[in-house]
Amino acid sequence: QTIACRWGPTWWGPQRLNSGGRWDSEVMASTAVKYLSQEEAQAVDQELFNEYQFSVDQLMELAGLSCATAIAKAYPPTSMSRSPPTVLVICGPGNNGGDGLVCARHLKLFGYEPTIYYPKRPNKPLFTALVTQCQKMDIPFLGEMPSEPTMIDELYELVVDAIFGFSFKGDVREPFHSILSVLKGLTVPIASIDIPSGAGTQKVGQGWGRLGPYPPDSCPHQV
Ligand SMILES: NC(=O)C1=CN([C@@H]2O[C@H](COP(=O)(O)OP(=O)(O)OC[C@H]3O[C@@H](n4cnc5c(N)ncnc54)[C@H](O)[C@@H]3O)[C@@H](O)[C@H]2O)[C@H](O)CC1
Repeated sequence: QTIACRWGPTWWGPQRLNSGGRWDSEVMASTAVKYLSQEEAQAVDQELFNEYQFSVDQLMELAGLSCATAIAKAYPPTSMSRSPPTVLVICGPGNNGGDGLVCARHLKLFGYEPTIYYPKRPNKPLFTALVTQCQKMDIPFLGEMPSEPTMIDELYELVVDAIFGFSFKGDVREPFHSILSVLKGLTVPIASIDIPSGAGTQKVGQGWGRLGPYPPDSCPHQV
């Protein structure tokens, strides 16, 4: 993903196999993480599009798959109380929301039961195709946001925040202001794609978790 990237020995570089012949996750987990500012993330984005000729579809698929993989590592289905574990994926109006749709599709393949809330859908082929793919996988879309945090806490074990990424700016406008107000009251964990939505992207790496509308401890995993 663009905001959180690995520094030093990377996942793609030489890795050690442990005695069981498996990748040593402790080695991978101990590598330092560097957070990018909004400008840095957008510059990487432009370089990938312009110089390396990646398409947005390619990058979005990788982003969504990476997020689902990170969630499966942090919250393995076997560690959750429901089987399959229920996950609410809330998608925003831009590409961060697209990452969320891809993530939901892969979460379903990984054994979770995702439900999507996608209130503002861009009328573009990429996004309508992603919605179709989720529908074909029998992933339900909610017609409205549960109005109380307790309703979400009772129905879902995890929430994926795919509302805003690095293009968020200014004060949060509706309907997302009300959505974020509900998320503030959750007790179930929230996994945010790129950054906790509503957090000032300029301040990533300088205590971003304290800037957003969430209490600092409620967003333990930035994926
Ligand atoms: N190269 C990569 O690493 C890739 C990153 N991807 C993901 O794309 C987002 C950035 O996408 P973008 O469409 O530029 O922006 P956002 O999703 O953050 O949101 C834009 C969207 O939000 C609206 N908006 C902005 N501010 C507000 C506000 N204050 N209130 C309400 N609405 C607001 C705006 O109007 C737009 O509609 C990046 O973070 C990654 O998650 C891609 O997958 C491609 C590869």
